[in-house]
Amino acid sequence: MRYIIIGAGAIGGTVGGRLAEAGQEVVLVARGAHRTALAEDGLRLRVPEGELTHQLPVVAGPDELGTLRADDVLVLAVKTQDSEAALQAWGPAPVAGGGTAAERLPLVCAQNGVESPRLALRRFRRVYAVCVWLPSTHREPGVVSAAGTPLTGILHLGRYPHGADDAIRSIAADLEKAHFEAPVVADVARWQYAKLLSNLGNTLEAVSGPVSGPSAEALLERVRAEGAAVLDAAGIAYTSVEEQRAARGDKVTLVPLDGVPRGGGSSWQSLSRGAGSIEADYLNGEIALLGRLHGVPTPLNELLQRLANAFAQQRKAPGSLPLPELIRLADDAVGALRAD
Ligand SMILES: NC(=O)C1=CN([C@@H]2O[C@H](COP(=O)(O)OP(=O)(O)OC[C@H]3O[C@@H](n4cnc5c(N)ncnc54)[C@H](OP(=O)(O)O)[C@@H]3O)[C@@H](O)[C@H]2O)C=CC1
Ligand SMILES: CC(C)(CO)C(=O)C(=O)O
Repeated sequence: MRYIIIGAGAIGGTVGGRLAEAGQEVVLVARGAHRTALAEDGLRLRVPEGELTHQLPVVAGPDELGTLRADDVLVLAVKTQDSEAALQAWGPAPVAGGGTAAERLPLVCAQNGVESPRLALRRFRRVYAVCVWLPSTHREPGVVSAAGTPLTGILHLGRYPHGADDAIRSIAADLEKAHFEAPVVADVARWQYAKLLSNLGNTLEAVSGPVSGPSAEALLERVRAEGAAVLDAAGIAYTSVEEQRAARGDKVTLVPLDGVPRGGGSSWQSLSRGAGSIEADYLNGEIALLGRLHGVPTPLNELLQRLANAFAQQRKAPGSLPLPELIRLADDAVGALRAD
């Protein structure tokens, strides 16, 4: 199989680099300065063993590859707000022997949130989803780091919306040879919704900095409780904290790379790169959407969604809203709801 990694950033760069290291054929899809750096100097993947450089083919889109191969696997690893454009670009690509990528190739969504596989299923026939437990970082062109050890990450994966087949079992087998644990599950959405709850803190960290200390932890707890209430009201199943802990154990422990601790999570990284957009509409915004559909108020998630979007659009520095100010805004949002 040949893996085409659409969005070779933190997740895509790590998965692509590790698969290449394990002997798989990999093509990276990237744009802008990152694409130039990958083409000129290779992918510099920093992992606990050191910096590994992978000189891999890099393209901006399907036209540069010509006809795709029947054994190609598309791995979608862009932020969710970029999924639709990527799906539009890659879906119509012709495949050897006839038909298009959307008709013939497996598309694996290696992303947070729950929206991308739904978007993909509008266009692609064979969609797979991944619950991505893989802390990684991409802050400068050409460089990606993944500080997890002894495993780089744990990737629960399955056919979307449910089930499993030989294609995903083959992909999982390749990942298992590449520093990942890759359990194939028939209910991948259950893992993704649980991860969604944990990712509700991404925006909190992005706007106010690391979630540490009792005040930040208490706020995060309230944000997640809103999320859980919404999922419960919607009748959506999600894996318990205990089940996740049992699956993950200490298998992905972060170590400082070059003596430097990891910065923040993926949304924090969007702000720190001044990307101009952030995934909040598909993390806290997913909870706001479900809350509106099922009659559950979600003032805290709405607040974080709004603040994170404003931070991204105005290119504000991550962590620059003091925590006491955020807590005041949160209390006001809840108070305004009660007064309604
Ligand atoms: N980072 C992490 O630790 C984790 C991330 N995740 C999830 O994984 C997904 C990917 O996140 P992450 O890897 O952090 O994101 P990154 O921003 O690091 O990587 C995405 C890359 O895709 C590029 N891109 C976007 N659209 C296109 C396109 N049409 N063509 C080519 N390149 C494109 C982006 O370019 P540009 O910078 O120009 O936008 C960027 O380089 C998200 O859903 C995230 O929530 C899950 C677990 C952990
Ligand atoms: C790895 C984790 C949980 C936190 O960094 C994440 O999912 C993210 O950064 O989006």
